[in-house]
Amino acid sequence: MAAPSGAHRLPMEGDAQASPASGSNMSPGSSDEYYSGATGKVSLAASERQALRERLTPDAAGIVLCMVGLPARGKSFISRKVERFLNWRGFSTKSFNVGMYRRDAVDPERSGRSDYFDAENSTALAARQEAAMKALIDALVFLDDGGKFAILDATNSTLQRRHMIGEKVAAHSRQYSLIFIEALCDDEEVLEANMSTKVQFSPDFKNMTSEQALADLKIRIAKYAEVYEPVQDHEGASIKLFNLSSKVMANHCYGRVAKSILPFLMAIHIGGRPIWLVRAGAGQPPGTGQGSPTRHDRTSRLSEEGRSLAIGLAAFVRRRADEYWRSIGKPQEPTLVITSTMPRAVASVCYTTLVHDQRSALNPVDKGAIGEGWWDVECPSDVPPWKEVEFRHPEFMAQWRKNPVRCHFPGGESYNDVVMRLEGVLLDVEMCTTPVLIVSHVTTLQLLVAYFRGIPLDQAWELPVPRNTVFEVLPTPGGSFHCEEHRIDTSAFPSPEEEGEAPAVGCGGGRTCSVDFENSNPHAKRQRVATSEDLGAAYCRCLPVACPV
Ligand SMILES: Nc1ncnc2c1ncn2[C@@H]1O[C@H](COP(=O)(O)OP(=O)(O)O)[C@@H](O)[C@H]1O
Ligand SMILES: O=P(O)(O)OC[C@H]1O[C@@](CO)(OP(=O)(O)O)[C@@H](O)[C@@H]1O
Repeated sequence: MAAPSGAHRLPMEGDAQASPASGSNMSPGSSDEYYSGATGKVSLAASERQALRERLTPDAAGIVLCMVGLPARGKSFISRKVERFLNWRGFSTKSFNVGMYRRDAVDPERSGRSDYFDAENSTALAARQEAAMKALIDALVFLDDGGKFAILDATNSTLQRRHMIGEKVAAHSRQYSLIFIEALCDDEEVLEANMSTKVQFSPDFKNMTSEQALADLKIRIAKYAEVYEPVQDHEGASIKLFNLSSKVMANHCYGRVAKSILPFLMAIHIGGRPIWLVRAGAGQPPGTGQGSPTRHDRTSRLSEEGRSLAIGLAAFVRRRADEYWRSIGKPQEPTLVITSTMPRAVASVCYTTLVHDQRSALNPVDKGAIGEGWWDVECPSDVPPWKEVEFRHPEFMAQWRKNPVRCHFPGGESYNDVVMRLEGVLLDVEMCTTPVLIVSHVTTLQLLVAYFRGIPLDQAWELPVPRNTVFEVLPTPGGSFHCEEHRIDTSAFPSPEEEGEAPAVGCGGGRTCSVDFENSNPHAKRQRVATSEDLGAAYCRCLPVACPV
């Protein structure tokens, strides 16, 4: 039998010792024997095996991620999340939902009923097969046009269907790989919740009562279950997710897939905790002796306005976190707070929390020679002063406009560099099951906002990130995000003079900081948090805070 051309035909386990002899004349049963889905066993030379591996490395021209799983296992949810994440990472990715193709071809009033999913219903089976093929062809055309990942979102529940997909991908291009992502779930509670989400949102159940819809979906699932064949190792590269990623198995995953998709799949969950993104409070204006006159952004302490933001932010986070935990009926757990390492960012959370994480990954983009001496000091607007950059460095701006994602500030970073350092933070945010607060700066927040709003990366540099505004992100059941902006009224908090408090000593964040040492840590000071009525009695407490400067 001829050696397979599709990357979906990958070595079986235990073949690492295979001899380098040419596979084409190896006898069946030798150590260099491979299995190709439904076609049976074939032989493969070591060089061909290596070539298969190379197709799954970052140089692979295109990868089809083929979802597998019974209905209501989270396939579309996972597809949407992976699509958003990979696009944000700079890999052009598109999801193709076969259900949509089916509904386009045959009205959901007919094609959405359980009898349409009966394996014995040959007309429906042929129509469903056709819908799957159309989606696959569009997926391949997308890769031909320069896409890196195409996600085929369907049940793909039989070996025969998956084999057909493999054949088609291989025949189309030897440069394309196929990876199965299978979602398995036998947790009854999760399944019940998933099914009620499905009947609520799927157009298939539009004109039915929820009882009718649920009953019909259960019959549909049972019909799929009758013919369902889980992905086997010999089918090629695959990732299996069991019960909301409580167990993840990876088979022949290399390169990009191993580096980015796998950790992402392990991080995502279905929790609905809020995520808050906020720009660090305003710093002292240049020339006030607070911080370096040339690297204002990096060294300055909070101004009065910035301090008010810090107080208002504490009140906002407290209120919204209370509301969240109450809404899900669970006891409060601490909010995860992550800031950049800039003093202003650190100081912005000192009324909010005792414990937080500082990450240099959240520091502003390194503007290299372009930023030196003026941008950090003079940037008064809510977005980087691109007009001024254009005026001072027209040649640079011309390059920038051509590729605002990969163009580097001379001697500094590109937005893509920032995405790469933000990836770890984003995974932590996705992974976290409690509310999250991130305090950072314009460029990093532009990129994070682009992720949550699903905005293409090349538009991120122009996104406004206003001061004193919390960008609130709420995950939706479908795997997307609902985003809202909340303005913090920084005029609502009295100045230290009005409150008769001593000004802050050595702490960029607190005007009510006293200099008593909390303990042997010279940076831990005892701070009384604002007593303003806006904050309520809950905030009138003594908190030890890590002094940011
Ligand atoms: N890995 C997973 N296992 C089980 N359920 C999941 C998983 N990921 C997401 N879900 C949940 O499944 C629900 C239904 O998901 P959906 O993507 O419509 O299912 P499918 O496409 O498999 O029919 C989602 O609202 C989500 O809460
Ligand atoms: O062609 P198969 O593999 O059955 O999968 C596509 C089918 O997936 C289904 C299975 O219920 O779910 P969905 O629309 O949620 O993505 C059907 O809509 C769709 O026709």
